[in-house]
Amino acid sequence: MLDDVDFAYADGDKPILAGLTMRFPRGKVVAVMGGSGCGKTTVLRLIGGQVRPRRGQVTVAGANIDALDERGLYAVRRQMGMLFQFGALFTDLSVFDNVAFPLREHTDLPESMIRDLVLMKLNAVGLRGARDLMPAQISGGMARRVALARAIALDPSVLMYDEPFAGLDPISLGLTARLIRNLNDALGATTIIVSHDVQETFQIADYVYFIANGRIAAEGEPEALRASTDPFVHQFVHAEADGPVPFHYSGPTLADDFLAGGGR
Ligand SMILES: Nc1ncnc2c1ncn2[C@@H]1O[C@H](COP(=O)(O)OP(=O)(O)OP(=O)(O)O)[C@@H](O)[C@H]1O
Repeated sequence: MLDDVDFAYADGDKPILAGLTMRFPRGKVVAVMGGSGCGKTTVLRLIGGQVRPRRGQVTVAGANIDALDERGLYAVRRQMGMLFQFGALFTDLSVFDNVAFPLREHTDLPESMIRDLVLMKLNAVGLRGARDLMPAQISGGMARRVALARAIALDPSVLMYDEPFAGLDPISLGLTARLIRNLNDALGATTIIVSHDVQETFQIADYVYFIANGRIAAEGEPEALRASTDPFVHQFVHAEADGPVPFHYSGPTLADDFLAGGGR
């Protein structure tokens, strides 16, 4: 969870996240949504301990991430499965070896057991039969599923997905969403999804946080947010081009730019 967290990338900068409090209960799928650059990925980096809060606390399974030494952080990270933006696979490794990678890296299990675990994970995403293919031989949707299998290889208790739906065709999109939900429930894990895909995310999330201007702009269960009359939530949920979040990056007015005939 995040407790009253402030964060900025550089000292002296205005915080990009300010007074953020978020809970990610066990067994739940929680979504972090908001416009481009609002700090969604940064929330994942705070939880993973890649960056540290300027103020406030980040705790994972009771451990204060900020107070951990390198070994402690390593142990907590081992409990986390992450799928980064576009979930890149190692292109020179087969599907099998991609999923085996974290097992070989983090455990001393014998190859026979690694084989069984990899095939179980690939089976869970429907790709047991694709084990010998190389990433270049599979579709984008399949690659995403392999990345999912790799993210769950170590049976993590926290699963984090950064834009898991980006760039997928509609069928792969629905399939990936359902898989994320099913894998969470099968593992009894906590899932955190960073996304701006309202339709897919709302279908599988138990709870949603909207971030804007470094703060929680709205939060709640998908149904409640869908019905919300809050202008910000309404704009986001109904994908309106303009509203409290402006379409135009702030700058000179149209009149100033075109009528005054000034320079750039
Ligand atoms: N390593 C970094 N150093 C400095 N600034 C950064 C760094 N990473 C991100 N930022 C800035 O911090 C802000 C939040 O970035 P973040 O990646 O968390 O946003 P996001 O909501 O995930 O965006 P998107 O949906 O576009 O990926 C952005 O303005 C970004 O430019």
